[in-house]
Amino acid sequence: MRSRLGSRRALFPADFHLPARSSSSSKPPRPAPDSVYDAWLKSREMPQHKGSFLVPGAPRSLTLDNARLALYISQTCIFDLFKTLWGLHPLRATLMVTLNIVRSLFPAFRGYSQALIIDESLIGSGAFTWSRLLYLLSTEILRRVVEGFLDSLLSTNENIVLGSARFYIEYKQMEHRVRLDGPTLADPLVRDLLQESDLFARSFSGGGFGFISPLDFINIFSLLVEILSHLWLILTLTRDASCFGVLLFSIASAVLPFLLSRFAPSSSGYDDPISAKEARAAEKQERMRNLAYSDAHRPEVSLFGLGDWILNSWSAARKVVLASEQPISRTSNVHLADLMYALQNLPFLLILQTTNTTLGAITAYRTSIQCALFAVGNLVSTVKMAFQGLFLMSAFSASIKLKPRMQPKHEDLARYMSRPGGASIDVKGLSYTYPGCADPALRNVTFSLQAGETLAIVGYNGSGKSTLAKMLLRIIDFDKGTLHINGVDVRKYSPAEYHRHISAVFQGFSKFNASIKENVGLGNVDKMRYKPAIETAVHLAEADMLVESLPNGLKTLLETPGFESISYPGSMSYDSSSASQRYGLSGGEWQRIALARAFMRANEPEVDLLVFDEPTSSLDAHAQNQIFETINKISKTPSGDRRKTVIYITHRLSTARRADKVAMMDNGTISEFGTHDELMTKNGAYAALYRASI
Ligand SMILES: Nc1ncnc2c1ncn2[C@@H]1O[C@H](COP(=O)(O)OP(=O)(O)OP(=O)(O)O)[C@@H](O)[C@H]1O
Repeated sequence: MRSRLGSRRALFPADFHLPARSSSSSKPPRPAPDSVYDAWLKSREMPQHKGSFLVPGAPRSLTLDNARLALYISQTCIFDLFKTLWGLHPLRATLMVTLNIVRSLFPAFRGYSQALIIDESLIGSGAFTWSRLLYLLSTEILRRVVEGFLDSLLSTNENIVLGSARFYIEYKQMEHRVRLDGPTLADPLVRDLLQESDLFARSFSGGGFGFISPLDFINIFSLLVEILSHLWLILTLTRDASCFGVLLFSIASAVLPFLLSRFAPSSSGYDDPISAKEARAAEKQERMRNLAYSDAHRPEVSLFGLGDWILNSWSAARKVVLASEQPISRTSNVHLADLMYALQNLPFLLILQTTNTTLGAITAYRTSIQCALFAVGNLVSTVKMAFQGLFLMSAFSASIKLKPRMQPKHEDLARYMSRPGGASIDVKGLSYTYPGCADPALRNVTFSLQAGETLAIVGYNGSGKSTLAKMLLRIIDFDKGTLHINGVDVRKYSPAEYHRHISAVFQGFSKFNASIKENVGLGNVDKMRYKPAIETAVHLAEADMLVESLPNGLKTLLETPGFESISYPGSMSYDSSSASQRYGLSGGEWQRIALARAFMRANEPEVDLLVFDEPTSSLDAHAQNQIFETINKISKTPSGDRRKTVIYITHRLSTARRADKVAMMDNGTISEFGTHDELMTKNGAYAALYRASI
């Protein structure tokens, strides 16, 4: 328990404190949180079941404890977030808030001005004429046209501000996600935190999840202003008009425009079909999101440093999608309901000729009562959503402070210095247990490799070969022991920098839902658009014939199992074209593509270590030999000097004897280590396995 808390603590900056969880059941009120993360975690605790947590996204109950946490969260992160979002469009944001508040005064002002016009100009003055009535109605309609125009301007401005806020939040979310490493993401609490943070980011898309964004907090203030202004108006009117029947009649008459407005056709532009460009952008955006969030792709995203490429591609596509989602602004905000609202005054005038109640009072009551009730309803639901939204906001604020677990502290950071001949490796007593497993996958692994040497790792299934490879590649961390690369503790290297000096093929390599060109080019993003580099890599992987046989050559789109493409309206016509038809590959063909991806980078001078986890398991004997020749060629200079260290895992022991050293793994540890001849002379497990395989 202690070490687990300790490791979680390492994820957060120094000002973060993880809560000490006690098993005591007779604990008085929860202590105040000491960080946003702490507040988020406490809000998820189930009071009746100590040690149990709400599922991500579950609403928090409205308790005093949670209210305190919500207050703490609003004090701690709302201001910072508002400041940042404000900074994106300071003038537009100021305009948005100011005009929102001014707009909230409109309804009350409208009612009051109507009352004045009707009372003083028509009744009070005693100078009723039809021409004057028409004049006032025209003025009223004109005022509404102007108001509608202003509304339309406001909504355009609001769309720009909210669009930028959305983009910023989603970008931040993606930016942190692509930089997190496997060990950090393996923590269940981190997973929950990220899930709630995702919900927060998505709440900016304008609904669907039922939570609100922080900018909607402006609504609360606006609604309060609106309610207060209506109350003021009703109180003012009640002083003179004491007839309760008029009040009731006002309420009843207010229902008509409300019903009309409910049944008015929607004027949003969201239903419009989107262009092929937008459909492509929408698909690309999801593809990039999938890459950023997918655990399956994490090792290669991390190893090949794809974070920036993903972010840039996603940004470009997201901007196109956001632009296409802007609702078409209404040319006029005058609805049938609005006109009816104005014309309803006619029957009222007739009624008033037989009573002593003023039409102004009736109209104003009707407007204010309806609006005030509506605003109160809105306020209650907005506050409820804001309460939940606050906890999601805390998840977002805490998640963007997460530190990748394998990133060394700034003061411990060491620069990777290449050595002639390749990387030297010194491993002592490495042990590792996968999270949630009882038995270690690696135990007390020890060996060393000189720069430029070749090592074949062999052994039974499940003996820990791939785990050791991932550890050498810094995809996972070890629990015990030491690993020195070029004489430096590997934990002192920034993983991103270390990965620039490595190329690899994983046993479960990624099959990207993209063209062959992209699938190969991702091995070296800088040269992705450089066709000769892609062609060379394809050639080294013996995949030329394969590419030539496909209809669109390097541009052929590959079909990958397991990728869930999200369909968009309008994307059907785009997908049905022959250029976007996808082709499946066989296991061996995919393996060649993965090898080509590794070769894209393997040839670069700064790459010192090549790791291949069963690189030829699906290839025929001829191709297998060719690939090993290629690996051998890449690892040496043209004059035959060693320049890269090579490690490969293989079940084909005929290939193991090519290596300088062989490591035989058994039950998570290296049981035999030496040259092929030495191990054959030893006549142990390796010799037995070798004899069995030929
Ligand atoms: N992600 C994981 N979570 C939990 N346990 C795992 C995980 N990956 C591997 N293991 C376990 O760790 C042990 C070593 O697995 P590893 O994949 O390293 O074996 P291997 O020698 O590469 O096997 P193979 O020859 O079948 O590829 C196995 O017992 C396996 O079940």
